[in-house]
Amino acid sequence: MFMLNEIVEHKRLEVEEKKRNSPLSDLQGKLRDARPVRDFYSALKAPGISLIAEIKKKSPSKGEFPNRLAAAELARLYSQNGARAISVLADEKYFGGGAHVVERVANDPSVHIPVMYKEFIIDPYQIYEARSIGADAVLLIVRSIGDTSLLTEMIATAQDLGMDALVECFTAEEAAEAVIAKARIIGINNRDLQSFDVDLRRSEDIRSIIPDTALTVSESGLATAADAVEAERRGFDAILVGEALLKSNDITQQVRAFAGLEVSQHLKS
Ligand SMILES: O=C(O)c1ccccc1NCC(=O)[C@H](O)[C@H](O)COP(=O)(O)O
Repeated sequence: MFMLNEIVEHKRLEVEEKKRNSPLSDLQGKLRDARPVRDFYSALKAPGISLIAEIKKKSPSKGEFPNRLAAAELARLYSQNGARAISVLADEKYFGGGAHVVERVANDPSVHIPVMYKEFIIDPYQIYEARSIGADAVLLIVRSIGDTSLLTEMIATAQDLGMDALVECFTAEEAAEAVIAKARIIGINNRDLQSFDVDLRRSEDIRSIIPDTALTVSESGLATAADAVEAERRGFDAILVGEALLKSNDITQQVRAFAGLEVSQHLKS
């Protein structure tokens, strides 16, 4: 998990600087004016597999993505073609995103689906930032947080602010921790963050230990609409897809396919 450790170390410095420039009380003051929360949990719970479509410029495993659309344009396209939620990278250094990108997407009048603040959250401060800029959900990575009571506190903080938390794990132990922390939405990352290898089977095994009371999300490395159909067959409620959309020559068509709007009959049988 070398890459994750590096990102988290960098994030600690960034958060300290943000707190110096904009103290928590400033963010709390902005909460009143934030746009009302859209219901992320209900969006994922709707019948059929729910697509969370991701916006990022680059990633450590794949480098720069070829897409030339601005984030808000991409978000509108996702929103209008069957995605049920949008994940926007808030991290700038490793993913080319930013809080201002999340803010732009979350407040775009043509985006009608929930927006997740996708960040390496290590401090409740970041959850306040997410809500103050209009996000509807946050990502909490069990391994980055590294402590069950802090994870429990962060899930509660998100809920107190009206948001949902997608709690991400890599192993069965982390999934068990997410359950103990009362996560309502649990994501399993298919990508090994050391080797960057993707194994969709591994997440299926981990999913089987998560009680049905939580929604489950298959994250990373889904390459085709057939992978979405397979995830649904394996009992996942949602999928999180970035690269396969962002590198497509026809993003509209690709979003519709992952959202199950264009899947040919033979994939479903
Ligand atoms: O994707 C990476 O290279 C990566 C490296 C280090 C930490 C996290 C990383 N990815 C975060 C993600 O969860 C993915 O952006 C997301 O699941 C979408 O994956 P994909 O469809 O493969 O773009």
